[in-house]
Amino acid sequence: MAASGKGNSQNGVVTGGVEDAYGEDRATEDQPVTPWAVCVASGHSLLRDPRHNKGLSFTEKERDAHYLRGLLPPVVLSQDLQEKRLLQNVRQFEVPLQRYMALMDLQERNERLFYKLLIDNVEELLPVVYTPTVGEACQKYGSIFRRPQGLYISLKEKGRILEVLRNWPEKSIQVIVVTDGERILGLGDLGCQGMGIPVGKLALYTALGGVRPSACLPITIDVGTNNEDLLKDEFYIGLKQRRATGQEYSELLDEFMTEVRQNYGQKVLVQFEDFANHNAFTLLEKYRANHLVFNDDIQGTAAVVLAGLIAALKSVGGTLADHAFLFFGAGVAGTGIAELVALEISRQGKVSVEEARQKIWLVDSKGLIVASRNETLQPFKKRYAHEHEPVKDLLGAVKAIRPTALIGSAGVGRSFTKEVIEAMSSVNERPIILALSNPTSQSECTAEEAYTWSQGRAIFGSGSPFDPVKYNDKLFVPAQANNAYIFPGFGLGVVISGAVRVTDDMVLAAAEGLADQVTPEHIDKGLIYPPFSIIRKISANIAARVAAKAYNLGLASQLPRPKDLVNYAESCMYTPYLPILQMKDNNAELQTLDELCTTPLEELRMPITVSTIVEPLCFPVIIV
Ligand SMILES: O=C([O-])CC(=O)C(=O)O
Ligand SMILES: [Mg+2]
Repeated sequence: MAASGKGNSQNGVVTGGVEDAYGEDRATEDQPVTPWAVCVASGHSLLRDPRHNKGLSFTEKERDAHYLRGLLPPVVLSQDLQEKRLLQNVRQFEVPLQRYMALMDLQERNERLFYKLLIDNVEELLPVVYTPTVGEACQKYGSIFRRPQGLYISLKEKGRILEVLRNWPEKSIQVIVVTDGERILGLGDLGCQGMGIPVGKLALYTALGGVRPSACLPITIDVGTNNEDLLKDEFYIGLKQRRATGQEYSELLDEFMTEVRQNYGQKVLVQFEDFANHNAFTLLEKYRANHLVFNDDIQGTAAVVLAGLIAALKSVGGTLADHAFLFFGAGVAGTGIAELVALEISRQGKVSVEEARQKIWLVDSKGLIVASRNETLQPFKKRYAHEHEPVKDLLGAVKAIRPTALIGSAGVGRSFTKEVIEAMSSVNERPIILALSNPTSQSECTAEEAYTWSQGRAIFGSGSPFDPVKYNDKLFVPAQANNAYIFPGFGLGVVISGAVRVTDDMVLAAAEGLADQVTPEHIDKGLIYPPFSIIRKISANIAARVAAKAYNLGLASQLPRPKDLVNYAESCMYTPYLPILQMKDNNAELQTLDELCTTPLEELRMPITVSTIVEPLCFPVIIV
């Protein structure tokens, strides 16, 4: 697809020349423009192509080269000015869902500008494209539907999944996020309308983790829904039937996994998202040995919480093994975290995982999980069924176990009552309270409740964001214990190392990589995570840790191993900024993007300072 030489056009397709359609022409006499370019659609279709459309920031030269003259008003705006205008527009909407729709429209119109806006304003816009607003968007997806996003694979496509995958325009996919919509956040079964989640997660893969957008593929598998409201909803976008289960379900999933590998090879990361408990564990266990799979709700959530606990203990004191942990909710998130904490305790203290599990207690809808309930427990709960008399509710469990940390992931809003938080505060100087359920409506308690009821002593984190809280004249900044800290960097680490499997050690490495970035200053302020404003730096560090582990385990296929993995990860990250190419030395031999990509670094006599042009490539180029 790359073309060399000066720009020319054939049949409405322009092949580059002195400037490429991805970038702005900033050439000066001493800064020559690039000698390579990429074929793109021209004219009207270029303006309708969100990946390459630059709207009013197409330069005069580009307007000539790409048949845009007259199709745009005369003004040429900088990308910064476009961003300023868009931000003003988004802020004018007071209803979060309208902000969400405005941002989705932008993504559909001018992808680079969407990512620039998101990256530059991550703390403000994360709650719009992600939890909590994305939850409401999924609930109303049918009525707000404008243009399809992602790929839909329904029971109707059984036996034809390869054909569906081939219909997707991008061929070099690196990350797939897939859901079957059965447990969307803490909102339950939203069927096909769960599509908002893979779309949102992948937007974060790009904005927070730097995986290029064209390498990301959101997928929803529609096997029906048991949500009566949706089945009756005239605007519902999915199959109007009850969920397929058993063999029919597993055959469809098997076909999906097989065809993904057939179409994209074995190095595409498949992230399972928001599957119901019963399928989430089974699918992860079934595919992890032979496919590159990651379950965000089990492994991503576990890593972010473990990192938060490690950081919190820096102010509480002691090691993980010195404390007891109580989980409210024994589903995928709760038991996923419990297992990772147990693994870390066993690694730190050189004890068995079984012994480490003794520090961990779970409460489900029937009360504390104890040995006498063994007969009726699902296998993943049995490991935590310790000897103890029965305790029927959460408050009783807090009083009996006296845990240092209380971790909620049951999707039951307001279940951390005043009594529960007071009980935590009476046994701890600094109780650790993590209200992980999403979106905000399902949060176990609010930040204000946690701080007020603990008299300002709680170390609090929540899955969905809360504003800072003033209590007794002191400002408390709640942590957002959300897997968004982990999965973008984790995925980037997998991609840059060419890892072929995901192991628990890689997940542990991600958790440690995040915990290591919590500084003493953060701890002093009561923060257990660094701020999202530096998330790309955080992701690069996590990616480096994950990649290093993959190399050490012999699971990385991208050879040779780069010397400085953090630098390398950073250099591979997609950036939406329009490029300012600074060629220090004109390298006449390099004519095309393909040649640039295949030229060994040491031979690259043309250092460039931005990675923007890397976007269309299927593998990273180090930017010097
Ligand atoms: O999406 C989020 O905010 C976190 C998550 O994975 C979930 O709640 O299922
Ligand atoms: Mg999830």
